[in-house]
Amino acid sequence: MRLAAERIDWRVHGHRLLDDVSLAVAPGETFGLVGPNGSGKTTLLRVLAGLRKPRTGRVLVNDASMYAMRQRDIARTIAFVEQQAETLDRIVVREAVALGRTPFLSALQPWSEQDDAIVDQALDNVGMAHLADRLWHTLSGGERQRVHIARALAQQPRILLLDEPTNHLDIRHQLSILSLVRQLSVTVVIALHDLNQAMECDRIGVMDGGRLVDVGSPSQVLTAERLHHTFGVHVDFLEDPHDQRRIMRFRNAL
Ligand SMILES: Nc1ncnc2c1ncn2[C@@H]1O[C@H](COP(=O)(O)OP(=O)(O)OP(=O)(O)O)[C@@H](O)[C@H]1O
Repeated sequence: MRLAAERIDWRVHGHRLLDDVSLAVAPGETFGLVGPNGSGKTTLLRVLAGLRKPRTGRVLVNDASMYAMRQRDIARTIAFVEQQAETLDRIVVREAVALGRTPFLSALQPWSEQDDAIVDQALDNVGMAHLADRLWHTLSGGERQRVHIARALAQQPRILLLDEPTNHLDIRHQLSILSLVRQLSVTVVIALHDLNQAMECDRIGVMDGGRLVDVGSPSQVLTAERLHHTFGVHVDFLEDPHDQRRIMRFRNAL
């Protein structure tokens, strides 16, 4: 599904958190959002998820305004893994993941074996099947993050929004979650701080002070000038001898 934002402005107490942001993400594309702390990535993702309705501008899902969609249809279409995971006390991992099926259940369509299979698959995809019966509050930060991702996968969304999905994960789980995300044939918008990981996205958008200041392929966008001006670091580009891809080595904060 195509996801687009048109001229989004978001203000809080006169402070402009999003400033005239427009972008269009193609069906099946993995779009990386990068930018320094406080540049507006989370705010933009919340707008794209429909959790915040901007005073100006709109979000389009397959060219139709999101604001004309029913809440349930939005939940059937878009899954959002937020950075700050909420606490779900006295709930086991499997139940937390099963919440992803809620938008699809009704009196006419009660929980079925197929829902069980989808939850099993989602738990397996994030390597959490062995902890399915553990109480949520006993999980580590990285395990919780993987459960949140599993809940989003169980939602079987057409559009997946991820806010720093790897920030609590060990390196093996970082790589496996990112490769899983790339394999999904859904539209993905993913906020990432690790710029070398962002290089794997189809395209990247750079946020700076609430504005989307650049969009393009990773190598077009992540130039030495951009890293200097927006991120305040000096970068050297190296070549990976294994596959000749570009690696960024950050030298010092400017
Ligand atoms: N409710 C609010 N009231 C006032 N300021 C806010 C509010 N929510 C966010 N902000 C500010 O808006 C700016 C953008 O925040 P946002 O969380 O979108 O940034 P971010 O790019 O996701 O940052 P990070 O990389 O640190 O996660 C920040 O300066 C933040 O302090």
